[in-house]
Amino acid sequence: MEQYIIKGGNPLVGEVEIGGAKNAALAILAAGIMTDETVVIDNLPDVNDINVMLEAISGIGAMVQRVDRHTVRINGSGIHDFNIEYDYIKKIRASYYLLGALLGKYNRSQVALPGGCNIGSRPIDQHLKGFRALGADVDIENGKIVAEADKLKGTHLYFDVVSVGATINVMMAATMAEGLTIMENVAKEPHVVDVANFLNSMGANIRGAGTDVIKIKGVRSLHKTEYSIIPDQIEAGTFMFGAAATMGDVTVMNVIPKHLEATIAKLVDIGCEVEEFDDAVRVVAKRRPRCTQVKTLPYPGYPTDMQPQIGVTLALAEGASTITESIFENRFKYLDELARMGADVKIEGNTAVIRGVEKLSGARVSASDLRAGASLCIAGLAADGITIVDDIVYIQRGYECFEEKLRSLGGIIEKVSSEKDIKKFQLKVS
Ligand SMILES: CC(=O)N[C@H]1[C@@H](OP(=O)(O)OP(=O)(O)OC[C@H]2O[C@@H](n3ccc(=O)[nH]c3=O)[C@H](O)[C@@H]2O)O[C@H](CO)[C@@H](O)[C@@H]1O
Ligand SMILES: C=C(OP(=O)(O)O)C(=O)O
Repeated sequence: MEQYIIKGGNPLVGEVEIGGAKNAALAILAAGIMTDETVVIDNLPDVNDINVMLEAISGIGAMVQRVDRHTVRINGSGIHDFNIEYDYIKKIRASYYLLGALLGKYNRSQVALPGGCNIGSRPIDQHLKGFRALGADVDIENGKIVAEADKLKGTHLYFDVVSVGATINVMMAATMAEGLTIMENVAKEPHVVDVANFLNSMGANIRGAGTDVIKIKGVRSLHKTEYSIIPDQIEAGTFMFGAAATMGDVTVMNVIPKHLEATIAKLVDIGCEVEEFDDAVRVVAKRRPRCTQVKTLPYPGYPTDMQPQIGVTLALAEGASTITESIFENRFKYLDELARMGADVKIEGNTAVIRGVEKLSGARVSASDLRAGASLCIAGLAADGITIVDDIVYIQRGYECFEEKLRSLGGIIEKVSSEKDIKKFQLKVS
């Protein structure tokens, strides 16, 4: 089992390249099998979730060819199996996108109920409601979702909750349904727009992605395309809060500043100086952060995937902050770990009250999920002394070269896999 070991105290300073968005890429890879022609997808992040998705689609017969570390060629003409097995699926949440993609293309799919980060109960009723509205029979059988239709037909659908996954999944299935589908109360996240743009580049007819209503005119078939995935706003935001928590000066490169507006607004709120360029954002933190109030909301609100990053920063702020988590009920687990580092936190229902302390102190902590893990590393970099972060497999799901990027900014962090490595690091930095 690998861990990160960190010696805190150095401000993060410098420029860091941001990779492609994991959560857009996962859906786009699934959508890529919806044509029998070859699609080329670029700016893929080289992270575990993406590799699992690629294995899953090659496991059902798609040709998957790595062109280079961030580019893949996919051809879905050889798909012979509509059944995605549990082994792949339990590892990643986004496996559910294969339901919509296979159902859209072949009118049938079977996918084991999905895994992903344990951040809440994560129902998928809205996905199934959408497939049913398109005319599919959907059942849960032996831990699998089985969806089948003679023919998918356009529909008018109102989602009961705003769901990124359901919006993308039903959009994919509706792309090849007969007639017009109107989906209301949809998610507006940049990755929803990116998937719609990808499908349109394959010949789909999707309008309105990025607004509350998406209209899809079904097409008979999709064709080849070459497509580059948008930058990962969550990876970018993680480094931006890295600057805030360590009182550093970090420029995130290759980003779309518009996608970072909610994050930037909060950084300004807590006293950082933020400079926006065409495709970069610089965050300078000259002083201890100020306290603030945060509520996570669907885009364009403050993202739940950025909640732990601001949480660890506010643990060091002047005054008392509150964070209300309104998307996932189980996303405060990192606060127990942060308390082990000296943070003053109290959780009341879906609100955390964080009274800032002047210093955190290094401790052994455990990543409970992807963003929690990355944020505990940021806390370790800001803390006095040595922090060990266990269970970094979660972080590897979604951050490419995380420790290398932090080291390039002056952070002292290493990946270790034994007590001997830990002792060696301790000797080196003492
Ligand atoms: C792989 C991926 O892209 N994961 C992201 C995706 O997850 P995911 O797609 O699972 O998240 P959703 O947007 O679907 O969930 C939003 C809310 O809707 C609820 N809900 C969702 C679907 C459903 O059928 N019924 C239902 O009640 C969920 O419990 C949650 O409270 O969006 C989340 C919200 O931005 C992010 O935190 C995740 O990183
Ligand atoms: C929660 C996340 O991923 P997933 O939905 O795949 O668990 C995330 O990307 O922060």
